[in-house]
Amino acid sequence: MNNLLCESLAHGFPFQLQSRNPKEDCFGFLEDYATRQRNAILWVSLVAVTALLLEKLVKLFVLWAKGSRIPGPPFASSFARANFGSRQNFVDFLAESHEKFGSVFKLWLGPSQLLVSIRDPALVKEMLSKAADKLPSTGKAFRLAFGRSSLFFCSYDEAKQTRESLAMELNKKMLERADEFPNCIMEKVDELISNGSNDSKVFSQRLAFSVIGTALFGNSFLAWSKATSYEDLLMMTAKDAAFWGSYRVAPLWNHGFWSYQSLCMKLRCLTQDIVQLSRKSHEDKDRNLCNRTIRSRKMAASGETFSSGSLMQDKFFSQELDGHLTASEENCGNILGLMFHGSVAMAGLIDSIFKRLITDQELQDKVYLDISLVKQCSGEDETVGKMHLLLATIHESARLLSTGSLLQRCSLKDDLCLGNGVIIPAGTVVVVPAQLLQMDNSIWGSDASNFNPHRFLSNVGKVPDITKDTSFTDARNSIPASFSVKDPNEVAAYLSFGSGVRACVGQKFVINEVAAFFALFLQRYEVRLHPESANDPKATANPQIVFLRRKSRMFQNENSIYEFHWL
Ligand code: HEM
Repeated sequence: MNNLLCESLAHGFPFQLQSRNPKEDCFGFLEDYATRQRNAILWVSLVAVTALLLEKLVKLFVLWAKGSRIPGPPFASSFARANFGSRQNFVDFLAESHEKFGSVFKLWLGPSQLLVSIRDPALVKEMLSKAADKLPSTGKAFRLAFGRSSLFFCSYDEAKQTRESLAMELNKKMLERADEFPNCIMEKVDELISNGSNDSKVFSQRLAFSVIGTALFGNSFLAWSKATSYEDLLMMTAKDAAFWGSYRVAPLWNHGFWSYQSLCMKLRCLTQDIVQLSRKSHEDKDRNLCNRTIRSRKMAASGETFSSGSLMQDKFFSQELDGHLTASEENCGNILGLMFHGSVAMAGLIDSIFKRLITDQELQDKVYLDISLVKQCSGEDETVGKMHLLLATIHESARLLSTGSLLQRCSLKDDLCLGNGVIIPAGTVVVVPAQLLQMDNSIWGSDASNFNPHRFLSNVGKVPDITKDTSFTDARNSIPASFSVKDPNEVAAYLSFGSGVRACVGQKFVINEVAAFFALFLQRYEVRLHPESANDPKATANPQIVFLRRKSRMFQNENSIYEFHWL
């Protein structure tokens, strides 16, 4: 105010004061004050914006300087930008570029977007253990279809807690099931087979969806009348998400976009429905348990005994789902993400194992023998952990899966310094072409692209060949003792479930469930390639299966006949 007065004096203010009336003077003064304030705000904003732009410019120069030190083409690649989402094309492109630029190379996707691809197993392992974030901008399609998620496509800080509690509960669920594949899902499998479902892909998808559904929502999921439409809707929205997500700005003018949005809404409503149903069923179970506990106390007091079933795991899921209901968007995103990722990835694995079994009868017989022997030797304590050939078949099928062929990471805050001296600037998209590493001859041997489960077995010298087996008794004694399964995660190039801080949370659970399923399934059924598929070369990608109910199985040698009745 004093300054204003001084300025006014300097500009002849007293004369004006004398010439104007007091009201006008007051208005003039306020006007002048407002103009000066507006100017001050504009100046401050200008300085702030300039500082921000300068900071961005400096960051850009730093990114260019750091990026230029990594081998690779100096200019933005329009092919890379256009094909980043389409996996196979992009993996082929990465393979060629690695040939040209070495095991670590960069690609400019745009002036401010750097991508680095790593192919060397040791560097991949190091990077995956250090880079803990996922670039949120890569999850646009996911968010459009399923909503926000604190598990997928988010920073590590956001995902850490949910990851830990999910991993803990999946482990608990696994221990509760103790190698036994749930009977209710097996009934569903029998139903699918008796309804004539023989398409390997569809069969595996339905099965995987039931496994993940029951894991998340409990057994009430199987009794839910809308389960099939839920699955179909989930798959449909996921399929179209990439298309609608490819728009830079949501196409609000497009009628199709609004139809898609209403499907997504329906999907979320169905998720809420099953959450409610599952919660109600858990509450009923809790009530029953409570009644049974009171009854058991009375029985104990009168000296009687009572065995109660464990409801711990179901109780947990009920509590988890309570949380899912309160913060609906995020938790729908988590549930839908888990249902989609878990069931699609698991279905891919089951489908691939079926294909191995129907095209290689010898392998199927050996796996069946492996299961039968473990069952015979272990009696009541049967455990899939001892079914070595079965486990090796699962690991090898997972290794050769082409899905998830590109792992993607990012370090949002700090630069990544790798052991070979390469510095990857913060915010860079780092990719690992997992498929290339998993089929690399220099790592896996000259048969890297062939299916060979024995690569995951040690002491394979004693594998009994049941077709030429001379002593089944010997084989029975030697199989469980002579094999041991290598831990695939010890090989840096085994990346079917990722690796490091953001590795798949469901790996142990999936391996256990898939092994428990095949252990039970192969005791009931034998699978064969459908004769029509056998004669159709186009059917190799999606062959039809014939399910033969196993009644008895004979293993014969010159001294004795062993007959197994599993049903
Ligand atoms: C055969 C089945 C499966 C395969 C092949 C698979 C594979 C993968 C892969 C490759 C990743 C990325 C890992 C990385 O970036 O290093 C991943 C992430 C993840 N998987 Fe799986 N997965 C399977 C099943 C499941 C199941 C059944 C669940 C849980 C029910 C699950 C939960 C997750 C979660 C939560 C993530 C995200 C981790 C994160 O970003 O922090 N997965 N999975």
